[in-house]
Amino acid sequence: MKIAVMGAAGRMGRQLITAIAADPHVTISGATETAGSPAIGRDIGELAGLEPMGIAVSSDAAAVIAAADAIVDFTVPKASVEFARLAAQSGTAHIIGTTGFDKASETAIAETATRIAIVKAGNMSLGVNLLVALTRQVAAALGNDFDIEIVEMHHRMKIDAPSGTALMLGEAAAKGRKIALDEHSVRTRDGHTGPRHAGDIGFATLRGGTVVGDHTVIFAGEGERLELTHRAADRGIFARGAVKAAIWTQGKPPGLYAMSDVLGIS
Ligand SMILES: NC(=O)c1ccc[n+]([C@@H]2O[C@H](COP(=O)([O-])OP(=O)(O)OC[C@H]3O[C@@H](n4cnc5c(N)ncnc54)[C@H](O)[C@@H]3O)[C@@H](O)[C@H]2O)c1
Ligand SMILES: O=C(O)C1=N[C@H](C(=O)O)CCC1
Repeated sequence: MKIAVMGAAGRMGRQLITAIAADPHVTISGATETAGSPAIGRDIGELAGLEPMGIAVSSDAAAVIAAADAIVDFTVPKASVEFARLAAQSGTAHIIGTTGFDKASETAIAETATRIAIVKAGNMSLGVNLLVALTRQVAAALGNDFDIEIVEMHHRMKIDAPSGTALMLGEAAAKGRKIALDEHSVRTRDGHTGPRHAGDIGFATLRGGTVVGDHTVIFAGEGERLELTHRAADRGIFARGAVKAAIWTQGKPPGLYAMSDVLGIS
């Protein structure tokens, strides 16, 4: 299976090159970067700190996508929407790790998934996807007597908040409680806020240093508190998850899939 890497020079792009090179079931067919990037023309192996691979980074996304069976895409929302459009033209599967989409972009991607297989997840690690399932179960079991707060910390370069993972966890908690997250989420608190509203799902965002990704879901009740935590120490977990998702799309009908589908977690 031929996989192309979009955003090859990024923190995740380099990890994706490494993960594909290490997997005997797949090959890299190409890689892209944004026009004007100093990475254009560089060998992708050298870019990822490996031996040269004889493939240069390109700015021609359409050609790279058309030559691949699947693309792995950890870039920015505007680029991911455009890559989905191009992937639908060539029948290429699209693995989207990018986070920070607005509602219009989410809708555009869902529409494109009627034509190709798209796997989209704010976090592609096994551990976080298990945490998502646990969060839904615990939220359902504890009910409204326990207040839910989601705390995340990432490196200083992260550009979106709350993290895609925190939003997945919020959606899971809301699903467990059979409520709509949009109607109960509290993204910021500042000043004289008054007491907490029953049923709120709160988010707290921390940024600093080189933290790869920490997430804790807190269930705070009367006299007791339950905390579920995942800590990522290595971006390789996300990259290997994305490669697994790309392989999984082979033979799958069009649709918008989650990592839980790939991993068989319900
Ligand atoms: N789902 C997951 O498991 C997971 C894990 C880690 C990061 N992420 C997400 O992945 C995204 C990227 O994270 P990062 O830390 O690698 O960021 P980064 O800024 O290091 O990398 C993004 C890369 O995309 C490139 N890019 C932007 N527009 C492009 C275009 N039109 N064509 C080609 N390349 C383009 C940038 O030049 C950059 O090199 C973020 O949204 C992040 O939240 C998701
Ligand atoms: O480094 C990032 O950026 C990460 N983004 C994802 C998110 O928004 O949850 C996953 C963790 C790392």
